[in-house]
Order: sequence, then structure tokens, then C-alpha cells
Amino acid sequence: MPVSDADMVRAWTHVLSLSKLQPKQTVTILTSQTTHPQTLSTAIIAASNLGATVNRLDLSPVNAEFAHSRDSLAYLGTTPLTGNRPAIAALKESDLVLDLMTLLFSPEQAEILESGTKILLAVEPPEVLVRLLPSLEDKARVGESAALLQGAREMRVTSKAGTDLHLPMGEFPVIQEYGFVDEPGRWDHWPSGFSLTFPNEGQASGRVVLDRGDILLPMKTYINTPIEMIVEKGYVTSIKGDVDADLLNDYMGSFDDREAYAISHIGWGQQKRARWSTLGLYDREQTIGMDARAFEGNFLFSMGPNNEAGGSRTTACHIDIPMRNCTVLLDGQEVVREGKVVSLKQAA
Ligand SMILES: O=c1ccc(O)c[nH]1
Repeated sequence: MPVSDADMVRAWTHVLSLSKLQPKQTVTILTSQTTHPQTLSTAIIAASNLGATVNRLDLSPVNAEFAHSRDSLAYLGTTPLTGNRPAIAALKESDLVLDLMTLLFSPEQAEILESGTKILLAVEPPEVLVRLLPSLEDKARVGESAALLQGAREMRVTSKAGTDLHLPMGEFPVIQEYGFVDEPGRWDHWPSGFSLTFPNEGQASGRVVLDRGDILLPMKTYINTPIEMIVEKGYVTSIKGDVDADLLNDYMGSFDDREAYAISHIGWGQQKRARWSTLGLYDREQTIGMDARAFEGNFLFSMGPNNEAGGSRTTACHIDIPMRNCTVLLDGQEVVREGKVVSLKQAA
């Protein structure tokens, strides 16, 4: 449903307050051609009302000659910031960057964060942003899953459909996504509600069987036919099945890059207000599918880069795969049981 400007200003004010924006701080709003005008106009009002100096940095889009999807998460790595030193300097000098363009998985994002600048990504449409407004409860719940991931040495994922995936971990940090940036140098994504990490380089192994209803992003499809993936030494070495597998193989083949098949981030959804079925209610290009990535109890599996967590692997291809009905174990302890988050009391 449409969102009123007043509601969107209130939503931005809530998120900027949770992000500890102070009067006289500098906010730079990063925009491009696909930036939603209402998201932009209400961000300027809310940040200005909080006493910040508000700049806008509008950059021209790139990668049109390569990308087969207009989804901002479909073609990663090079961004309008790549090589753009004056623009990077402006962002490094800012206290807070509101990324209404998408820098995710870019080296420039890491450089800007290292300077202490906070970056909040917000590219979902206003109605999704308002419906999935972040809260301190979200932060607490995501923090619980992060604490479980922090000390674990291995994640194992199984399902009745046949998944049995072994993910030794510990080499990479745990990233928490709860929708606001309350620490210097922090990146987050509004909306979200999950923690993630990356398996140790080259050590993921086993079998993933995507079942009917599991989701492929950026395709934004619910698959109707099972897809079997074999994982060896950190890479998906075969993707077999029916037409859904053919479509995935054809899309990934367009990148002609072995790194596209590496296992990327792993984790599970903790957002109670997101739902598995919501993606089906939107036109494909209206959303980047954050309900699908965040719904409580999913196993979020992905392929592609690991530079987001300090890894050395970059590739333009990134596939996010929220799966239903999986059991996720950390060092043998169930944290998700057949698609339902195991409450800490039960887990203890
Ligand atoms: O918020 C996000 C969005 C996409 C992704 O791959 C990770 N986290």
C-alpha cells in the first residue's frame, strides 16, 4: 500500500535516532537513477529535522552493458564509486552515508567504513521499509544468533529434501543485520533481521537440495522443481535438476566466472515481521526481496563473493537462496529445526 510522506518521515526519524544521528553531524545521501524519490525526499527532511547537515551525492549508474538484471544486488563489485576518488573522499568525511544506490560487496564500501563513517543501505520501496521498521528487539534477536555463530566451529544444515551441508567456520567475522547503524564504522541494511558469516575458505562440502518453494534471488522465483547442488572444497561443482536448474545455470554461466560458484554467506532469518510468501505479492522489479532473505527460520545460503567479510574473493555474480524447512546445527546444537528457530531456552 502507498506510504504517506508523514509516515515515511517518521520512519526515517525512528531509524536515524536508533542510528544515534546527532545535531551538526554530516549525512551524505548516495543516490542514483533508481533511487526512490519518496525515500530520498523524506530522508532529507528527517535528517535535517534532527539538525544534521544533509548532502546529496548523485552518481551515474554503471554496468548496464554487463548486467542481465536491474536488481541492484545482481551485479556486484564495481559501482559508480569505483575509481571515483572525489566522491569517496566526500563519503569518508561524512558521519553517516544513507546508501540509496547499493554499494554492497564493493571495495569502496569497506574503505569508507574503515574511516569510521557509518553506512545504512535502504533501497527497498517505502512500503517495505515502513512495514519492516527496525527495532531494539530486532537488534537483540539478531544479537542472539550472532552470539551463537561467534563461537561455532562448524555449521551443518540438513533437510528432509536431502540437504546435508558441512560448513566449517571461524575464519570470518559474523555480520549482524538489524536495520540501523549505531556504532562508528558500522554497515547495516534497512530492512533486514538476520546474522550471517562465511564458511572457511575452501572447506564447505556436501549436498544442497533446493525444494519446491525455496527462493532464488535476484531471480525472485519460488522454484517448482528440486535443484541438487554438490559442494566440494568451498565451491558448488554441479547444479542439476529440471527447468529451474537450467535457468540458474544459464544465468550464472553469463558471468563466465568460477568464483560465482563459491559458497558465500550463510545464516538464518530472525525477522518475525517478514514472511516467505511476501515476495510473491510484488512485481519482480519492485523489490530486492528482503522479506525472503529475512523471514524467521529460513536458512539463507548464497554463492559468490566473500570480500564483504574481508575475504579475497570477488565476483560480480551473487545468488541468495533462502531455503525453507531446514535444520541448522552449530557444533551439533540445533538452532533452527525444520524451518523453525529453536528458542534459546530450548537450545540451552
Ligand atoms: O542485506 C543483505 C542483502 C543481500 C545479501 O546478500 C546480504 N545481506
